[in-house]
Amino acid sequence: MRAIATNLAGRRGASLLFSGIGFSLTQGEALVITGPNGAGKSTLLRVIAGLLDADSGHFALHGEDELALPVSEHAHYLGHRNAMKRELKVSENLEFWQRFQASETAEGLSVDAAIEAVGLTGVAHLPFGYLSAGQQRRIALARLLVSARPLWLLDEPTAALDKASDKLFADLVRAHLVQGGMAIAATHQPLGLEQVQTLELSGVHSTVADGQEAWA
Ligand SMILES: Nc1ncnc2c1ncn2[C@@H]1O[C@H](COP(=O)(O)OP(=O)(O)OP(=O)(O)O)[C@@H](O)[C@H]1O
Repeated sequence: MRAIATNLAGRRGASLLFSGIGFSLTQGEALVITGPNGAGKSTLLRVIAGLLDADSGHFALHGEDELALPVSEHAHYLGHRNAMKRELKVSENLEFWQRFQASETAEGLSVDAAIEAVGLTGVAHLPFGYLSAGQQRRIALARLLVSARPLWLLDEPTAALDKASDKLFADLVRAHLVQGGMAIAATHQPLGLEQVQTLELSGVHSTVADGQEAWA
């Protein structure tokens, strides 16, 4: 499987935020998008997720046979918000996501195993709204585990996490990559991952640094 962005441009209102963005990821690879507030990181992620139209260019996922795969069925999108109902139990929230994002080809973890994987054993019965901000973010990360999807799209995934949880998050992403997954993350904080491509949005124009195969 490959994720390929070609000459992507994104606009908000009258402002062209980025243009000429291109990168290519294969299984086991990650891309980290950096840049100052307002540079367009969230906008780019939403374009990649198919939640916003690109101004030009396109993003596509290709399977082994090179056929295009629907991004909406093969990606997890974790935005700034956790997308959980405060009044529902943690387990009920995760069970909803497990059903809603079930994959025909691969199974995720059980709800209990996912809660354990983010280090919060014992909170399944609590309303999501009872948890601290960092605990809520960790349960939002558990959502990535209860159904298996190859591409993780992560917007500020470590916001509100403490140092120990930062490491836990990096371990989760590393395990996902080792299993053949891909990840694209917008962040202000280093994610503690090695071997990532980086894409810097400057807010004026975009440049790509380092990346094995990234270009802009
Ligand atoms: N719904 C919207 N309508 C109009 N403009 C918007 C909308 N959402 C975002 N913008 C503008 O688009 C620009 C880029 O926003 P975006 O959220 O993509 O930036 P970002 O790089 O993710 O920022 P941050 O680091 O603060 O999260 C900002 O100037 C913002 O005001």
